[in-house]
Amino acid sequence: MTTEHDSTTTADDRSEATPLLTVENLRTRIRTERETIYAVDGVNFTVDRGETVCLVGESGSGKSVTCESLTGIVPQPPAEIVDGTVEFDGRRLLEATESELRTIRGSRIAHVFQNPQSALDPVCTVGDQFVEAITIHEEISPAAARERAIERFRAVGIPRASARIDDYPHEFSGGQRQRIAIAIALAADPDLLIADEPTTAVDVTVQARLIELLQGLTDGGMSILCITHDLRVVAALADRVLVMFGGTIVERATTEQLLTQPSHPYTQALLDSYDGLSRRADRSARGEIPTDGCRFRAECPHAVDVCAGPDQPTFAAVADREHHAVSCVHFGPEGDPEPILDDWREMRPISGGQQ
Ligand SMILES: Nc1ncnc2c1ncn2[C@@H]1O[C@H](COP(=O)(O)OP(=O)(O)OP(=O)(O)O)[C@@H](O)[C@H]1O
Ligand code: NI
Repeated sequence: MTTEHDSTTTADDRSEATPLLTVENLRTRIRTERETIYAVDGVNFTVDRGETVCLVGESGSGKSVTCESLTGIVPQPPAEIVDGTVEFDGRRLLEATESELRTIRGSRIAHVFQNPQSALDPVCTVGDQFVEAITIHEEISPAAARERAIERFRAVGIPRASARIDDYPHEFSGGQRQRIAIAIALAADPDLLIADEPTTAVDVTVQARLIELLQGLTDGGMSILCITHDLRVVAALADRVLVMFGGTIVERATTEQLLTQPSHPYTQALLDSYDGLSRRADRSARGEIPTDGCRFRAECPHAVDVCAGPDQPTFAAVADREHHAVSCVHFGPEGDPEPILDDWREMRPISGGQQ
């Protein structure tokens, strides 16, 4: 991959002007024997360089399928990406071949899942796994790769890293394994980390260290797209937040805007019932959620006839704020946001841990 950055005239121009990742009208369907699920149904968003974007929403809303569609790791079948464009640093990923995608996944976009340690190979030392992750993409001497492994394991908080590099995964604690797995996923210094609930399966102390680790990485210029159910993670990590419901994004906002003035009725309901963005059942296998118009209308206290569609309501800015927009007929030129915003109680401060 050493030639990868050679033609950089346009890359430099791009770097300031355009987002690292631009997703437009992404649609991914899942065909089961019984039905077709519109898991991701027309999703648009961007991630800037060095930016952290969190994706929130109840279980089954399409967060994972969205993220897994970007680099083609969503299992096809049963999934099928039926529409949209995904542009990453000037490349169109949905048109890329499987081998191009594999290269991009190994070097430019890293995925970390809820149990990242499950990606570790139990019969191979952690050092060897790290070295393998770099040498696939980079020409580097084994000694230099080993040196880097020690440095990175130290950076993620593995004590006596130089001595422990030849240990096997089972010789580490669960939290250490998780951090080692993340260090390996990030071995090749990707531009984008896609993390699907990376802090869910760990205790609070490990969670705090992981958040610190992720913050440090974005300070170094990496971008993060992070799925989480935990508002503390959102508050600590996110620059911007996307709220998903029924395969669509219903609200986009900066973290502060979202937490202080959630504006889509679904976001208000979600934050209102907050106890770690309460996990509701996956209702999307479902019939319960409309597949046209506003997906939330059946449960919305503010629903009116036009919410029935046929299209998702257009996004409109909230109070002329640049980064805050909702897809709701009560906003925009025709809308009357007052009743909705008035309904929203003062958001509780969320610093200081669990509510
Ligand atoms: N392999 C699959 N086969 C059948 N249905 C699937 C499959 N993967 C996802 N789905 C369905 O697609 C919809 C979106 O799922 P997705 O995993 O993206 O939700 P999510 O928002 O990530 O939820 P969670 O918070 O529980 O992880 C759900 O209805 C889910 O049941
Ligand atoms: Ni998920």
